Order: sequence, then C-alpha cells, then structure tokens
Amino acid sequence: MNSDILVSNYLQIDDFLTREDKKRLLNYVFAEEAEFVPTSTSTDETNYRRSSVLYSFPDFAELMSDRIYSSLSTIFNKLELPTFESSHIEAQLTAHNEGNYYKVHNDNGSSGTATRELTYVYYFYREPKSFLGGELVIYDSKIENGYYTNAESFKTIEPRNNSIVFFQSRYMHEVLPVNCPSRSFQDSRFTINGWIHR
Ligand SMILES: O=C(O)CCC(=O)C(=O)O
Ligand SMILES: [Fe+2]
Repeated sequence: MNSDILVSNYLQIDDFLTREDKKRLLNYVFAEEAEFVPTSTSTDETNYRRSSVLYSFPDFAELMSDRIYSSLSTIFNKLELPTFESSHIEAQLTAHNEGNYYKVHNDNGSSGTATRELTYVYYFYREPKSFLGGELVIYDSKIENGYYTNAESFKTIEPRNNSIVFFQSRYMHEVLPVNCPSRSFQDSRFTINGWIHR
C-alpha cells in the first residue's frame, strides 16, 4: 500500500558561515529592521504565511550564493541528484517572530517559480536562543492523478543556528509556529533562504 510513497531527502550542513560572517550578518539585520516588510504568497491567501522579509541585502546575498556554488557538487552528491548548471540563485531574508508561521506549500508551483529546483534555508539567530518552535517540516510525496501531493509521513528539522538545509523545491513543507515571548525583533528566527534555479 505504501509502495507509492516517495521519501523526501534533505541535507543539513552545520557551521555554514564563519563565526565572523555570521556575526556581521546578525548586526546587519538588526540595523536593517525598518526595511523589513510583511510577507505575502503568490496565491495571496490570507493566514497562510506570517513573517517579515527583507528583499535587498546585496553583500550577504552574494556571500550566500558564492558559498552555495562552491558546495554545489557536494549538495547534489549527498542528495543523490543529477547535477545541473544553475542559471542563478535567488535569495530573501526572513524574520519569524511571535506567532509567525508558513503553512504547507511547495516553492515551484506557479509559472513564475517553475525553474526553482532546490530550496535552501540558512538559519541564524542571536544567542542565547530566545524562541521556541519554528521547525521546518518536510513531507514525503505521493503521486495522485499525475500530480505530486504530500503523503502523511514527514521529517522535522531543527532550525539550528548557522546551519543550512537543502531540499527539492517541489517537496511540500511548512514552518511550524514560532513562540518568541519577548517579541523583540532581535530575538527572531532569521533565515536567508531561496532557490537554486536550473
Ligand atoms: O524558514 C523556513 O524554514 C522555510 C521557509 C520557506 O519554506 C519559504 O520561504 O519558502
Ligand atoms: Fe518554502
């Protein structure tokens, strides 16, 4: 009965940036607080996603894509995926504070997002950690009427400080609600996340 379940694979790499870079990034984000805007989704559904996003952070977007490009063959290898030449890497910077979440979705379901092949999520936050929750849940898949949908089974990933996660953008996934009692922006669950396009 379970033979049609496609098990999802992910890769989590710890200590992705140097301590110095991670510290610079955190200070940069604190200084840019006023530039963050509420998130929306491509379908514009309300109550689907709640968080804040920063769209322009050129230096760190470049640092992140450099680091990703240099790890690309390892990433393909570990995920047991055929390599491809990536046309570009997209990046956004998010903050999840008290009560924020992102319900089940995939990242390449619309015409504007169809070339997203791999999703990456780099996690960072101030220590000591001042939020709970915010785990990333990645669902296994099954094919129903020729379309991928999520199976009941899933994996739960801890958003560890200075780690990065890679997985296929077609996988269904979600961000569980964040509990951040101080509600202070500086205590948020931060990410630089985005997509490796084919
Ligand atoms: O923050 C995360 O763990 C994942 C974010 C996500 O799924 C997205 O931005 O598409
Ligand atoms: Fe996503």
